[in-house]
Amino acid sequence: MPSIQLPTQRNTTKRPQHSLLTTLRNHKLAGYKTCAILLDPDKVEQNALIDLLSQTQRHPVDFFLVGGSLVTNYAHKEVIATIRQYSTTPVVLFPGNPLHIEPTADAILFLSLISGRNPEFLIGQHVIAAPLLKQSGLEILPTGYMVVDSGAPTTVSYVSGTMPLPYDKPAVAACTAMAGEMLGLQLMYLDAGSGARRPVSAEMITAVRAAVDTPIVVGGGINSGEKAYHALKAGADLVVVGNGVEQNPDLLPELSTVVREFNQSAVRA
Ligand SMILES: CC(C)=CCC/C(C)=C/CC/C(C)=C/CC/C(C)=C/COP(=O)(O)OP(=O)(O)O
Ligand SMILES: O=P(O)(O)OC[C@@H](O)CO
Ligand SMILES: [Mg+2]
Repeated sequence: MPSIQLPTQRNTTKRPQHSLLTTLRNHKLAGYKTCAILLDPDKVEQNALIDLLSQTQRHPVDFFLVGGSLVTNYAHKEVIATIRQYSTTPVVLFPGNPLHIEPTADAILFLSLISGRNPEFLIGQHVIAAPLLKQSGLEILPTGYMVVDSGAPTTVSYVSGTMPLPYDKPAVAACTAMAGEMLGLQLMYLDAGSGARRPVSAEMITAVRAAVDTPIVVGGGINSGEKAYHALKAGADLVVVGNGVEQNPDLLPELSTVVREFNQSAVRA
């Protein structure tokens, strides 16, 4: 019987880079905050993307996330190539399924949807993705992904067939994150869903912050500097903004000012 050929070695030849996970952990220890822009390959238009990338020269962000729950236009590679042309900011995939793996990114949020009870999104898709990821050379960021109810159904909930965490149950979120950390997940992502009318509450972020030592990512409905401020103040380490930046060109400068002010006070402390 022929032997099964499995990739056993990670392809690390692609780019000798420092680990993004180490960076996030070190930033957390230093009380240093970060922000990321989410680019949905279905929505980005080339000229608007180039404008945004040139804006980030003046108002830097720490990461670009690229992805969506349901992508109809598989333009990940092109979007990443454009980012590379105009920016040195790391690119992290935010995948809805294994078809969204693109080896030219730097890293991937290896999401396990721990707010849900669908085995496909807890471990099933991961088994399919594992050999591809091993060969890709992408840095794997094992992430406990928690979708939080924001008053309206989200694409993630629909696509994954899972119920979100109740908005006003911070203790449920805290225990979920705790279990995720005990299972070895290295980041926790609290997501109210793209375009959420209300972001994850400060109470929930605080409860998760008290429950785990991992860096915490918060996104969904953060469409003002003030909302970013509240998420960071409550204990988020990284805030993700998608729709907000697409719809309001003033948000990027506001966001980078909020993050900078946090970091200046961390340096003074
Ligand atoms: C294991 C691999 C490689 C993939 C599976 C990854 C898992 C478990 C994903 C969890 C469920 C899921 C569908 C996540 C998608 C998260 C995401 C990229 C959200 C961005 O927002 P959208 O849901 O695209 O919002 P819009 O519909 O408003 O664009
Ligand atoms: O588009 P927004 O609402 O900023 O959401 C970003 C992200 O957290 C969605 O998964
Ligand atoms: Mg999307």
